[in-house]
Amino acid sequence: MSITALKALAQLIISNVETIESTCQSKGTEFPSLDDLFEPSVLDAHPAILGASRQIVAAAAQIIATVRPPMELLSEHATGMYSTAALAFINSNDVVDVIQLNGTRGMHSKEIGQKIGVDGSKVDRVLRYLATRHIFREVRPNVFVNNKVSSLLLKSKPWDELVADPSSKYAGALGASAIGHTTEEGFMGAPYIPQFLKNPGQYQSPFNMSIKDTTNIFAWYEQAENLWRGRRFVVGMRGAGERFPPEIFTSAIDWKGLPQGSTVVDVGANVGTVTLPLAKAFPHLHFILQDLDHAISDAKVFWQDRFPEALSERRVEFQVHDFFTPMPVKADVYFLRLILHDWPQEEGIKILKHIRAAAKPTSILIIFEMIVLHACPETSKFAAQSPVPPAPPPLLANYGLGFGGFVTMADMQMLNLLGGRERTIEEFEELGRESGWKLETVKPGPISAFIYTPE
Ligand SMILES: C[S@@+](CC[C@H](N)C(=O)[O-])C[C@H]1O[C@@H](n2cnc3c(N)ncnc32)[C@H](O)[C@@H]1O
Repeated sequence: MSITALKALAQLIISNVETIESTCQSKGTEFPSLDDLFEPSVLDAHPAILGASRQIVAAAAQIIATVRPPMELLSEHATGMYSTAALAFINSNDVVDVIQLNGTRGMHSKEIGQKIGVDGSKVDRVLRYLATRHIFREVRPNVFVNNKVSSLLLKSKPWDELVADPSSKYAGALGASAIGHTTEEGFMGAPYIPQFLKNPGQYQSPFNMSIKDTTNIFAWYEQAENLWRGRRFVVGMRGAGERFPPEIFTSAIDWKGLPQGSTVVDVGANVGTVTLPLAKAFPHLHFILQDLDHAISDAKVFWQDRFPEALSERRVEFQVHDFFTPMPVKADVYFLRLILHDWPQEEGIKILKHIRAAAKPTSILIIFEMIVLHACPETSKFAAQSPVPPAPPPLLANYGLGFGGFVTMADMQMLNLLGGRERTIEEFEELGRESGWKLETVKPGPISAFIYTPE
């Protein structure tokens, strides 16, 4: 049986590699090599490539789980903190940028150590641990070069991207910011997860337990000594947001059909990565970005940089607004992207109730979030609205690491940082029901659109 399953998994890998090959041929391009630096490619959002990658990742992980000795596999996961610590070390010491000074020649760990003020004989161990897991490449003994994965952490990118804080080394560095946030703030809370699950006490999250303070992480970011972390989060969040194709947002509802001058509120907008493509595509709409103080300051810089006309024509407004207080705008459309996953049920309901209290009978609410799929076949009435096609056997129903990997990882991160959660479609329906909103439509995708009307 296990050989039959292994062969089926190997076959899935081969047939999907062939799909990648034929798609590359039809596009006249090569599939990016693991050995090169990361470059955005036309293939990144290509549906055939995304579908093939999903099956290959799912099948490869399942083969590894089948053939790797179970104790070794368990130990790999049990020592996951070394991956976090290794990434935190190289990211905070700019090791990727240092190695890149020598380009494809690579750099000896002793030289890397000298440049960052760390014993080189320790640096090589960290880099080898990562190179063994395909982050960096060891080209000769103790000599390392960047690859497709490590190069995402380069900070010395041209500063044409938004700069939340031009004096920060994280200013345009989307990957380094997101990974810095996770390997530092995330790493603080993670050890407290078991204790929190058993007995949260006065705390809303494991992160709060780690700082021994009930201030939520967003309010904590507003404190003077943590402001730089908050700004790094803004840059990382933009990176996380920009990986979704803008069509997800521009096709969520019939924006064109909204009357001239309709008001659209981006609740918890951060710098407004979703509003930007909407404002470009639908000049007849008026947009209001709401967030906390530092995010709104960064949003103003972002828009001045990316779309200054929207500011001079007053098509975009900025509002410092706490979404746990009454919504000040009676809008035609409210949307929230990656907001509700931050919060436990009670807080999520509070946010939506404030919006409901301000809404008109004709207002529309759109929630953009990822969907959690069970690792077994779905049984709910929403099973047909899956963001992914049915997984071929013997893959897990949620494609394991090929799809469920990212959502479950994000779910643990939300639990850790804010006591939040990623949700199933049923849970989104329930969230609406408990806050006065009726779920009308779900548009499944890499990030899904849940469309509600007032109940
Ligand atoms: C996960 S980010 C999502 C940002 C944005 N919607 C996006 O998709 O790029 C969460 C956002 O919620 C904002 N936020 C947190 N607490 C808030 C509050 N009480 N009122 C308003 N915004 C808040 C944060 O500043 C942050 O920008």
